[in-house]
Amino acid sequence: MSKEENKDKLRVYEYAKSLNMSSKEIITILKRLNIPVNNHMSVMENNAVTHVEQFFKDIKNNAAAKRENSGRNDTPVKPPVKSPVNSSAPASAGGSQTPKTPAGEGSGQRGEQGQVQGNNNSQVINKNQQEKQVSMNNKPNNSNQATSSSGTQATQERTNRPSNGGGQGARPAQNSSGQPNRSSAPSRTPGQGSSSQSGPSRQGTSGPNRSAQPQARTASTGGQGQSQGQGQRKGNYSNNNGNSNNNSNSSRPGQSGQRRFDDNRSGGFKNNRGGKGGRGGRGGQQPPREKIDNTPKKIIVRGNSTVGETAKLLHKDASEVIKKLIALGVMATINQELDIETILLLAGEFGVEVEVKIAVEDDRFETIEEVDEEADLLERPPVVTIMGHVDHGKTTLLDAIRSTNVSSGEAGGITQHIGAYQVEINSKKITFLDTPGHEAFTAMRARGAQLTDITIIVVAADDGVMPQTVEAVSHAKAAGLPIIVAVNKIDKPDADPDRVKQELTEHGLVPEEWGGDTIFVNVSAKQKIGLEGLLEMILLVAEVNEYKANPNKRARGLVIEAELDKSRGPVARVLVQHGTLKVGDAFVAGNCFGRIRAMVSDKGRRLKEAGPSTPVEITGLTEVPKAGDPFMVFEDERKARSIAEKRAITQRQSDLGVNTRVTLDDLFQHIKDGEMKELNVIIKGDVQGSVEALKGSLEKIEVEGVRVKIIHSGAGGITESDVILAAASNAIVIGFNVRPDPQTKATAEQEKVDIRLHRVIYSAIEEIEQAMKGMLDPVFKEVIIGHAEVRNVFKVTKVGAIAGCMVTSGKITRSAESRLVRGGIVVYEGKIDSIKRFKDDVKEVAQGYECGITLDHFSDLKEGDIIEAFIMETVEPK
Ligand SMILES: Nc1nc2c(ncn2[C@@H]2O[C@H](COP(=O)(O)OP(=O)(O)OP(=O)(O)O)[C@@H](O)[C@H]2O)c(=O)[nH]1
Repeated sequence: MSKEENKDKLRVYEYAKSLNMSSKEIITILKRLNIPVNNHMSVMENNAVTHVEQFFKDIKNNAAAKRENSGRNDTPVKPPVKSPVNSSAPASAGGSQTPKTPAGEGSGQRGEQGQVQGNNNSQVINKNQQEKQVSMNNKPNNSNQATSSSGTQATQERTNRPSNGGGQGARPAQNSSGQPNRSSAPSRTPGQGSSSQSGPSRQGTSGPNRSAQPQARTASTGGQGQSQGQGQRKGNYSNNNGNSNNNSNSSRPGQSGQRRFDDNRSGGFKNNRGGKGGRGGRGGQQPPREKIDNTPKKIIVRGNSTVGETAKLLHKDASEVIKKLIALGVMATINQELDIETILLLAGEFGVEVEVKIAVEDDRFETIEEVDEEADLLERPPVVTIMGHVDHGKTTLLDAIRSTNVSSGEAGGITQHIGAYQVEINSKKITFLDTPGHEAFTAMRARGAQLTDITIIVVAADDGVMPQTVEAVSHAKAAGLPIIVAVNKIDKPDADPDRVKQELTEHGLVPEEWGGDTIFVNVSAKQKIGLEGLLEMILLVAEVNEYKANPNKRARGLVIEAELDKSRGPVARVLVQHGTLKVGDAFVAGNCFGRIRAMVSDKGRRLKEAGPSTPVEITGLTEVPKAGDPFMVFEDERKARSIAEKRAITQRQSDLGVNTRVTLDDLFQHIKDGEMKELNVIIKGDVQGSVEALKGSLEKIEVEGVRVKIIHSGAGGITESDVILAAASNAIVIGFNVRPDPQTKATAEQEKVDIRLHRVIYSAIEEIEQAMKGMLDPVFKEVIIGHAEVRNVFKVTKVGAIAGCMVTSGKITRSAESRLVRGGIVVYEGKIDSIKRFKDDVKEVAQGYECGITLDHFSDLKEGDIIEAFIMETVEPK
């Protein structure tokens, strides 16, 4: 036994459960007995069980002694019954018991050894049996005990009862007396006689449920329930009371009396009861025992749940549920998870109706793909973002469209800035996002927020394609969105729309009239020329792409922007993408939750509901979400709150977690895992020529079916926009003779974007190739130790140029490598020749100090240049 037990590692909670007691009670007892115990998961060593059983036994003995004094002795009667009962029962533990009193034991936990004490009866019994019994009994008893366990009194009472049970109705009183009630009740029940059995037991069941029942049985058996409770735990009890036990129990073969209590009761019950019918008297008491059947009519199931949780839902005791499960052919422990199907079956057994509400992956609701029936999908307005080079007229165009195309019904409203607005043309709506610019657009995309359906690239006809125009095109393409080019400022005398077309052709946007598929529209935002044509083209693209959504479901969408309003609290401007958002809806936005208190449209009108593609400003949030956060409506605020909390935790964890973006260091792993089909790369170089050369070479690389895809390239320093695009497109950035500025560098670090800087085309190509082959084994990593700004340049014959510098960050050391950066471009890389403070050569100069620096064989220094000092550190291979 003990061995087995050890194997099983009987835990406190299991042991407690076997006794129908709480872990806390067992822990309290263990502590009282000075047996070390930590918590409910602590292992119950054999000797601990023995001690606990002894503890019960002592209590019982005391009670018995008292009883004896009082002269009662019902027990005797039962004896016969008991032993039999017990023995059998136990043995079977699970199985056997069932037969007897279903209620019982069920689960028979691990037996305790305790039994030993079981003594009297026990002896007869086999240890094993005992053990089992114990468990079984225990449960039953436990209930009683449980209550009592803690309190001696209680115990006593019970004890009494049992005895009473044996014969006297008097006991009832006792029952009433205490918590024990429940348990007591049961016991009595038993008492009442076999006849009653069924009745009682049930009651028992219902109430404290199982526990009750078990006891009941015991009681019956034993006659004196009380003891049993504990009895089981160890025969001790039983024994003590033993008497009784024996009696009743005896009936049950197996039970050897020890558990008398149990035995008695239970055994008695079932078996004997008949005999004891007399006790029926007690029956009178039954009423109290009868537990109110609080089985719910219906429960809501939101997914798999453990036996314990399901029992709670059903207002049943876990053992009762376990027993039902066994009957259904499912062997489960209290912590075992049940799938919905099993829960349905189980609930059916209890006559409980189940409503299954499948929990969306609640806390990651933005990943849920809802598939709507084609018939439920209705056309929705397209959502448009305007991008383009600075000063090409994005804002003017947005304003012009907004002021001229307000639907008649809405005219007159007070225009609100809510991050987006809708216009109507030909009875169709178009939603424009109010924040122009590809940085904002891609920043949202980097966060997984895809708000836009169509992009409009604005190009000033007098200025032509500029760097940010190219960026905008790359960003739109990277997002896979249709592009319409608005050639703006055509009112200007030097406007040259054809030049714009020509230049964009070089970037893959070929006008329809030239055989391509890009729509170009000439407009003048200022003069409001061509706006209608532009809107019609948007509708045309929308028609082709058939943007649809199901308005008849709960709303979900994205936060466009949010802020804390002094008078209204957190305010969020959201774009409803699916379903219909209604006032009063409980929702989660990012890690925040709330209930829609009020909704206002872009025309300043209060809305009661907002359908797909509608931008609205909402109040009723508890906190301020972030732009790009997803939002979704949930059935109630409680649920919304718990999801928001879960999301906050998940986010904290992922913030601490590992980089999910691709880097050259883990590229091979991604490729090996089959996660990548192409490696997105952004190339920035000092001159267009080298960018093109690098681009051409990289595009030729193909390793194991994975190719390099250049999603953006250009001449100039690495900008934040490049990093954001890389983050949104899971790309790496290659800088050829260029450097990121500090802000860009910080963003790259934050976004975990891998930037690789090279001065030789060949090394850039080789690095990518090696990384794709998994052969990249960087031995050194560059660590920048400081920056110094050149404030003056002194030319000294024979020495060359001395840069009068201010160390602006970190430190500059003479042993460090250096590079000279001018306007984001690296113009020199090499050794530092000397560092002087006043006239003295020094080894290093720290931030905030001035110094004179000469670079090894380089004297083309200019004011404003930045000297970057770095060292090469060995890198642990990943
Ligand atoms: N002549 C003429 N001027 C225009 C037109 N559209 C815009 N402008 C002018 O161009 C300048 C820049 O316009 P904005 O709308 O601010 O340009 P933007 O692209 O939003 O600029 P940023 O917000 O700085 O990126 C303003 O002075 C406008 O009045 C146009 O169609 N014709």
